[in-house]
Amino acid sequence: MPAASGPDAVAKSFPFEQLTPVQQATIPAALAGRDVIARARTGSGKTLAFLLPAIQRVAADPDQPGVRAVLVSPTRELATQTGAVCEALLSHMPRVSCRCAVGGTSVHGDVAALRGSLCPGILVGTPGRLNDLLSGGHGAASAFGRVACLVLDEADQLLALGFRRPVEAVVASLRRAAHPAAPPWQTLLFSATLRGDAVTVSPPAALAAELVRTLLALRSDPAAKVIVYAGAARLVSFLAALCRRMGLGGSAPLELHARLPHAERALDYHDVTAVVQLGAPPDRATYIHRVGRTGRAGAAGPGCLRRLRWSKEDAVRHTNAFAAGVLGLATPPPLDAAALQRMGLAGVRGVAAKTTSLSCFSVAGNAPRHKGRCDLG
Ligand SMILES: Nc1ncnc2c1ncn2[C@@H]1O[C@H](COP(=O)(O)OP(=O)(O)OP(=O)(O)O)[C@@H](O)[C@H]1O
Repeated sequence: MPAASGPDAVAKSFPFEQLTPVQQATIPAALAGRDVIARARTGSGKTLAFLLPAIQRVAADPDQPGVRAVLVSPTRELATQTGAVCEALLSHMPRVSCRCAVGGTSVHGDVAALRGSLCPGILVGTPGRLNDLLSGGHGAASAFGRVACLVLDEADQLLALGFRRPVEAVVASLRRAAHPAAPPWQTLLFSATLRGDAVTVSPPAALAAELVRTLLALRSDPAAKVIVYAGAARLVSFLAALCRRMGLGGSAPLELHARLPHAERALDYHDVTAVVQLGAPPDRATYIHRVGRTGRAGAAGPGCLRRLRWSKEDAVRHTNAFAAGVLGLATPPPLDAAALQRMGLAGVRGVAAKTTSLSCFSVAGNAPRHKGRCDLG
């Protein structure tokens, strides 16, 4: 039972003696704040499996204003039914409230509830009505600035053709409405028949996960000084921002784009302990040259090549949306003279207009000590 992980009242409201298998498998992870994708047959108890963690997120901080959990259902009937189960669970929790927002009812009632002082912490709705409320026309979108949990119930239906666009519109509107300081929300996907290909991870998300796994492994060495090569300047900015967000590489991972003429990319970057190459380099010589960054003056260090399962073009295409949505970043700024100055590379003269595809950035470690003869490209 999730008593230890959430407010007592959430556990007290659980109406059964034992958890069903899907509840056992998902509630602890969801209560710990992890994203969950679950498939379990009809009638297996999925509703409580996502309602309990969603309620717990809201109950943990009942003074936080606005809608904190958004539950999306494909049909009005299912949304109404989920809302009723939620109401029953909330009977011990007077400070948390739930509202059902579906088509066929007055949108003005929903808007008034969201804009009022008693805004429901949990909103169960269908995609169409949620889009209405988030569209901005009703002035209710600001109620969604601090959503902590997003649930897609019957996710297979919601992500199928026909529903997918409105559901994606809900997610995009939630991203736009999110307060800049709000942490990313937790996502819970539940379904009886979810197919593997219904849920796609965008290339930058997968790339980020890959990189983070690699860096975390390398970071066990406190003197770690890692160079990461990625295939496009935009990806480099995105990955550097991700590292900053995660506190990897101290406060400022050095970010370099190969927008410099060959000679001006010459940097002396000492004591590199590992080299990560995301995506295959153009040729063998480049691979050896890059990985050799760890091997100066008889030093040794690991080199890691991650083959990517998507093209550079794919990754770049998705990066802006992902960076804006997940990290709240604008398009990466160009690397100009002032940026070079800030990065301690003031000695580098000018920035070439021509962009090449080679980019790299370093995390974990200090800025280069001085300009010298080592080419990072
Ligand atoms: N831990 C439990 N012990 C006993 N009964 C439970 C438990 N959890 C849920 N139930 C009951 O099982 C029934 C089915 O649960 P629920 O509606 O959540 O299933 P579901 O997996 O969401 O099904 P569907 O895919 O049809 O929506 C409900 O009557 C619910 O009250």
